[in-house]
Amino acid sequence: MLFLVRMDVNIPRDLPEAQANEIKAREKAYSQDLQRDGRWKSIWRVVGEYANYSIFDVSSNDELHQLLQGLPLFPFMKIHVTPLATHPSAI
Ligand SMILES: O=C(O)C[C@H]1C=CC(=O)O1
Repeated sequence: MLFLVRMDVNIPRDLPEAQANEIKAREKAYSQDLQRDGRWKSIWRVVGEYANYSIFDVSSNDELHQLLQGLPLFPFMKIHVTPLATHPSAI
């Protein structure tokens, strides 16, 4: 099952920089592990925003929810999920 996911990140200004950097490093490793195993198919930066559009390929809504909830930046994200179906004109 394919999902388009938009993640908007908003790290509080008063979070110490070292703590923010540690969370971002864990986020990067978590994201790259999922990219390597094929479930996080692609990630794109939204120009000019601390946000991304990503494509996930997972077997259920529950699996996607588990993956998203495990993001180290999850507490600082607004996430919007769009389930994707095959377009009849796709070749
Ligand atoms: O930078 C972001 O868009 C947030 C997050 C998603 C993957 C990752 O490494 O960081």
